[in-house]
Amino acid sequence: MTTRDTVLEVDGLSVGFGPQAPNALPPVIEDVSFSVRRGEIVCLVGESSSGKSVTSLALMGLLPPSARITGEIMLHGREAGEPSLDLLQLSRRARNRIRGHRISMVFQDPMNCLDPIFSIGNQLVEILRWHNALSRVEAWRQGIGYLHAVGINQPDVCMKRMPHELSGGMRQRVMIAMALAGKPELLIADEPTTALDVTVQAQVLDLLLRLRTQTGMSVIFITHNLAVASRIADRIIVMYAGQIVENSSAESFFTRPAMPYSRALLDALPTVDMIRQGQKRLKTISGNVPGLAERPAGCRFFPRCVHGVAAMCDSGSPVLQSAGADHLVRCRRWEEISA
Ligand SMILES: Nc1ncnc2c1ncn2[C@@H]1O[C@H](COP(=O)(O)OP(=O)(O)OP(=O)(O)O)[C@@H](O)[C@H]1O
Repeated sequence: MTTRDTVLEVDGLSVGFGPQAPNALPPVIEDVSFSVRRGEIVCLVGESSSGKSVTSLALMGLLPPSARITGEIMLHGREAGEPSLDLLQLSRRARNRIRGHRISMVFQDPMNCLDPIFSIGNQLVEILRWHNALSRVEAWRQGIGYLHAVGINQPDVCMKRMPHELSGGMRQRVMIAMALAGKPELLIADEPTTALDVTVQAQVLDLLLRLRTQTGMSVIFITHNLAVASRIADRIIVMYAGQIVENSSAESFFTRPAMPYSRALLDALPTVDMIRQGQKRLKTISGNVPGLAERPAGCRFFPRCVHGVAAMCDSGSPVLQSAGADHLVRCRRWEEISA
């Protein structure tokens, strides 16, 4: 694979907050490394506080100035001869030019991102004119095209609406249209469907799949919901307590999950049979993701792991190791457990 097949390469990314050494707290995400191919949909999954949003905000350059960030985030050029950029080394101005243009983001709650006092059309026109030298009339015309592309009926009417006049699903489509307006190579979507009911959720997931096919853009989709991930992912990256614990093609992940944490997450999903049989209780993973101060010295999942073995799992942090083609896992016992 060449760098032109890869849009983004993250290498050894760590992010910490709070005081500097010697009183520094441990980093909230640690040594995170992964890459995203062109046209690939990568789902970043994990429970709350595992570090998914901090990772995506680091990619966007949206962490607060107090964040201590180390590592490398390489954005590779599309064309031969186009240089690769280490996003962490760019000036704020250069970073702003990339945001929205080469990398865009969609958040869970569009109401926090849409300006309540301007119409959808005004906001879309402003974004389009920020990215391109367009007259207002031309930007308005293109805005209608983007709303049409995200499946909004009567896009010309929608352009004149205020954000509060739209349903949650419509607002999320508008946000996706705005994110697409800069023609990004990479779209980062942080829990974009969590607040939507299941049918609208399915429509937005189908929309992302369709847009990926039409535009060839890559997507990093953040979710705590593996059922959602199974619908769209080409690749699954599981995070736990600030580390990547499994990184695999979706096919290999859903047929041969290797990390006990991933297996527990999959076991916790409701099945149609369970619903048919009226089984009301879902399986859960006992305990919680450890806080920064409580992270174990060995495998971070050990205190909650039904397969954990003292002396083997509770000392020395396990490294990511191969669990097959295109499949990495952070567990010393994965082979024994899978057998
Ligand atoms: N600005 C900040 N200052 C200090 N700590 C932070 C900051 N932002 C995030 N954190 C901490 O980083 C850790 C990871 O948070 P993050 O929001 O990335 O988790 P997440 O996996 O996205 O969870 P959720 O699904 O709940 O959004 C948490 O312990 C959180 O408290």
